[in-house]
Amino acid sequence: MSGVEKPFVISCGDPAGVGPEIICKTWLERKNFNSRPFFVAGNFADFDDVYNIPVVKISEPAEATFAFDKALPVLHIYDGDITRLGEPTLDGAQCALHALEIASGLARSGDTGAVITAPVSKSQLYRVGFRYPGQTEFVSERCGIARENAVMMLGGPSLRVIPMTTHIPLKDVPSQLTHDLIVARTKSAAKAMTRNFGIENPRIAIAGLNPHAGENGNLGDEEKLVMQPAIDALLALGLNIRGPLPADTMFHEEARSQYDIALCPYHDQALIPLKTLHFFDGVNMTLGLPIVRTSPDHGTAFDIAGKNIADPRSMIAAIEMAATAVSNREKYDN
Ligand SMILES: NC(=O)C1=CN([C@@H]2O[C@H](COP(=O)(O)OP(=O)(O)OC[C@H]3O[C@@H](n4cnc5c(N)ncnc54)[C@H](O)[C@@H]3O)[C@@H](O)[C@H]2O)C=CC1
Ligand SMILES: NCC(=O)COP(=O)(O)O
Repeated sequence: MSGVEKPFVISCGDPAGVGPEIICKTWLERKNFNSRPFFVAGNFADFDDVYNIPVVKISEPAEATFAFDKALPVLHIYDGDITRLGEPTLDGAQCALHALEIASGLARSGDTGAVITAPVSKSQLYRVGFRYPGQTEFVSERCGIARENAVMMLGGPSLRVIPMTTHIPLKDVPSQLTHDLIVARTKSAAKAMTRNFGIENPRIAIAGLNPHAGENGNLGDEEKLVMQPAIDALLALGLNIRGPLPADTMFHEEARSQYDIALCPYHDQALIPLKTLHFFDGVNMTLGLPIVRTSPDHGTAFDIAGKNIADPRSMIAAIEMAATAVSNREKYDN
């Protein structure tokens, strides 16, 4: 079986959240977006007779390719308690973690073409011993990539962003936004734009940290002392890069048309514009991995789980982005 034909694996995420529902809705939409075959790693009971679609138990990934047309294939990896939708439990968090572990391993071993991770609750995972800021760092480590080299990117049809620091308190951002971090994240971004999206010589924008990008050192000096020297070093390497730009004026439509990806000093600076524009079709992708890993941009949405109103478009977009990356890597990685 060639890499292009391998099914994708979706880790079930927190079973009490909307993950299983959007996976089932995505399966229903499979013909409308010409989906690659996929299967879920999770507890079969969380899918069987729950969402009104046919499901089938499989024992290995290759079976998914043939089963996919008629039913949602489920690789049963966890015997857990009965799930009550909208009521997260520690058992559900264990299931989510187990699914993430198995799904990452299957992608790493080459049994699947990509891994798509359904939403987990970080606070629930922390309660069962998860010691990573998020799935990004977990998957990276399982791939043998140091967590500092795992790069979180979120993308939608009109914007791609990278938060250069991710799940840390805001007060820690200035000290963690170092010359080396900016250079490493930007180089990863440039390489990833080509190998995942086929964009050669990508246009990169970097947001300043302070209001008005520091107003020439009057509203903060990180731009002058740290960011500009890092950008100069990147320009010397030949990267097509602009910044530090005032963050408040770089996300309107005309400004977005000037770059292929924006790097921002901290999480919300990147994710607020992305989720404002693309909450329902945004995708989270981990850059710098030997495997392709994507995820919907939204979370577990416990508040609406079980109401049959969860929107599956972000999951569909995650599968589409993974397929795009897999096919571009065939060209650019070889
Ligand atoms: N990829 C992942 O695994 C992510 C996980 N999370 C986790 O999710 C948990 C909840 O986070 P929140 O900040 O509440 O964000 P959230 O994205 O779960 O929910 C925010 C709001 O959007 C709505 N919403 C989310 N997805 C929706 C969908 N598909 N269709 C319709 N409405 C939807 C929810 O009902 C809620 O009102 C947290 O524990 C967080 O750690 C958050 C972001 C990403
Ligand atoms: N805010 C993005 C997010 O929480 C996703 O993180 P990860 O679990 O994919 O690392």
